[in-house]
Formats: sequence, structure tokens, C-alpha cells
Amino acid sequence: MSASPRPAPRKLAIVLFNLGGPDRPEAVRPFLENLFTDPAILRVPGFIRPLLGKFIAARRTKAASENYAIIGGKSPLLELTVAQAQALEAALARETPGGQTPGEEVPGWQANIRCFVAMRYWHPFADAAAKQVRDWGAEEVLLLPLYPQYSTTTTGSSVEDWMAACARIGMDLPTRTLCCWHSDDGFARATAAIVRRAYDEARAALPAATRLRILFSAHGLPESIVKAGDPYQWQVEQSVGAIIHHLGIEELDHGICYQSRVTPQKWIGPSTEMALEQAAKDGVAVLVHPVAFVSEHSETLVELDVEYKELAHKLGLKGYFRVPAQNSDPAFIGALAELVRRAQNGGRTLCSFAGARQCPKVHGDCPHAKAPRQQQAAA
Ligand SMILES: C=CC1=C(C)c2cc3[nH]c(cc4nc(cc5[nH]c(cc1n2)c(C)c5CCC(=O)O)C(CCC(=O)O)=C4C)c(C)c3C=C
Ligand SMILES: [Fe+2]
Ligand SMILES: [Fe+2]
Repeated sequence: MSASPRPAPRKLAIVLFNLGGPDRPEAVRPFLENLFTDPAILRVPGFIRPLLGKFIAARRTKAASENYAIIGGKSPLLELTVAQAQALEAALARETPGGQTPGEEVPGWQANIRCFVAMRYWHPFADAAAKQVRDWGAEEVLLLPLYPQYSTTTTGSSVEDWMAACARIGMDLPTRTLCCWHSDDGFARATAAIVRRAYDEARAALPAATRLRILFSAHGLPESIVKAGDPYQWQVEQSVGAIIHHLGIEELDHGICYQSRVTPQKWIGPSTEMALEQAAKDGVAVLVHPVAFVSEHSETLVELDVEYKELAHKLGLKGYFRVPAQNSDPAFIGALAELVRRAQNGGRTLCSFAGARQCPKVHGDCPHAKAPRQQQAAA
């Protein structure tokens, strides 16, 4: 007796989120205005925000424009994210769908998954992406923020923005979010392989007696946001632990630091500048890994490759090297595909939640998002 054919899986739209960046010099200011008027970024009473946000954006425009000018007057983030979306779609098309027995054909599988891109502060915005998802005829949605670590300022803000865009066009599809993949084994393994290649190259370029320190440099956050319960810093530390675990380097010299401070408030530290100063004092060379970014953009190509490199030179560091971001590295894309597959199988390693802002506080089903102190209290 032959088994009746399985129905084709429902049409799944995967929406990749990232921050977005200006696509031409004139876009720098409106991009910054979008960023600084986001309530997740500028936490002041609503009536002040539009004015204050525009004021901060205006003041930041010159410095930001100079940075973007170094990389051709625009951010490469959109092209790189579209390439990631295409690579993920291709990787998923090659994979067997969840629950399928080996050799079983599920009709229409490849046509049933499509990746879309929604940026938070510049085109393509969530509204445009939501319309594409609707016009394609999606039956369910999986949100995939390209931020391994959850922050209310990034993932939280993008998810809220997405939900608002869906409400505006009256789209109400079953939606889940891959919200905390900071120490996912596939992600950590793929990242460690990239770090290891850069480490071996740096080692080969240095005299044997020179110590090499890996600096895991993450985008910073105002301290007040972390104190208000944002799990980002804790998740960055978890990522570093997971990557080190897969690096397989004995007696590894390493540190965590935070870059890209853009407002006068106190930000979490140590800053990457301070970590470089310390490295100079300790007489070590450094290999910088941008641990919270999975694509190249202004903060890697300018801040790390130009500004901190110059600072390292000025400080007389014994060497300054940088690990490239994952971009469309096949192992990294494979790790994302595996996250999607597990989500499709109802895996509990992922978070699915309706609210956006406070992932670990609000929804109890994120197994790795609780800070150690909260875990102890819950035990
Ligand atoms: C881990 C990811 C990010 C966090 C957390 C984050 C928080 C955060 N950012 C700003 C202000 C700016 N960020 C800018 C650029 C930028 N930020 C991220 C990621 C995170 N931000 C990315 C990927 C980019 C690059 C965009 C690109 O080049 O395409 C900028 C603009 C550039 C500049 O002026 O230097 C600003 C401003 C704040 C205030 C914040 C947390 C409160
Ligand atoms: Fe930022
Ligand atoms: Fe979560």
C-alpha cells in the first residue's frame, strides 16, 4: 500500500531584518533622523522625541557623512543583506524539509519558501517588505533579525516596526521570530572557523614571540538601556564564550570591548579604544572580531579598518588585524538555514513571542536569554 503524498508545506516568508544604511550621500541625514526618532533608541518623552531626534541627527550628519564618504558615500549593508537572503533561500531549497523521511519528495517545497529584506532606518522599509510578503501570498512568516544578540534597540525595534507595518496593510499571518541565536552552536562554529582562519594568518605574520590577543568588539549601548533590562551585553558575552569554545586555541588571550559610541551618555565598556590602549601597555598584537555584526558596513569598514587601525598604529601596537564579517559565508548561511529548519520543526531552541520589546523578560520560552542572576532567582 503506498502512502498518500504529503501536502506541500505552507508558503513561508522569511523576513531578514537589519538596520539599513544610506544609499547615497543625501540620504545620510534622513537615515539618521529615522534612527534618532526611534523610541527604542531615543528614550525621552514622546513629545520631545521628534525635535530632539532631528537635532541629534543634524549634529551627527557631518561626522557620519565623512565616514560614509570613505566607503563610496553609501552603506553596503543592503547589497550584502540581499546576498544573504538569496544564499539562505538557495540553502533552504537544497535542504530536506523538516519531518521529511529520506528520499521522500515534497512537491512545491522550493517554491514554498522565500526570503525578504526589511531594513529599520532606510529602504527597503518594513512597509514595502510587508506588501511584498502579502503579494507573494505568504501563509506564515518567520522573522530573522540579522542580530545574533537580542537588543531592544535592534531586534525589538525591528519586530515592533514589522508588526506596525503589517497592521497598516491589514496582514495578520501566523508569525514567529528567531530572536536569540547568540550562542547557537552552528552560528558559533561557523564564526569560530572564520576567526580561526584570521587568527592563523595573523600568527603567521607575527614574530613567534609576539602575543596575539583577540578583541571581541561589539556595538555599544547606553548603560541605562542595559540597566533597564536589555539582555544584549549578557548575550554578547555568551556569544564570545560559544565562539571561544569552538576556536580550540589553548590559553587564548582575549577581551570583550564595545565600539561606536554616538551619544554623550555613559555607554557600556570597556570601549574598543580603551582595549587597544591596554593592548599597547601589555605589548600584544590584536585581532579584532566584530562579534555583534554579521555583515560589513560603516562600523567595520570605517571604524575598525580605518579609525582603530590608525589608533593602533599611533599607540605602537605590535600588530592590528581584523576578522571579516560573515556576510554570505556558506557555513554561516548553513547555520541560519538550520535555525529556520528547527523553527519549522517547532524547535524549543528558538523564541517565538508576540511582544517585541523585552524578549527575555516577557516571554518565558527563550531558553538562553535569561541573565545568570535571573536564572539563579528562578532556580
Ligand atoms: C549590534 C547592533 C547594533 C546595536 C546594538 C546598535 C545600537 C545603537 N546604534 C546607535 C546609533 C547609530 N548606529 C549607526 C550605525 C549602525 N548601527 C548598527 C548596529 C547596531 N546599532 C549598524 C549595523 C550600523 C551601520 C549602518 C551602515 O553603515 O549601513 C549609526 C549611523 C552611523 C554613524 O553615525 O556612525 C548611528 C548614529 C545607537 C544610538 C544605538 C543604541 C542606543
Ligand atoms: Fe548602531
Ligand atoms: Fe528570546
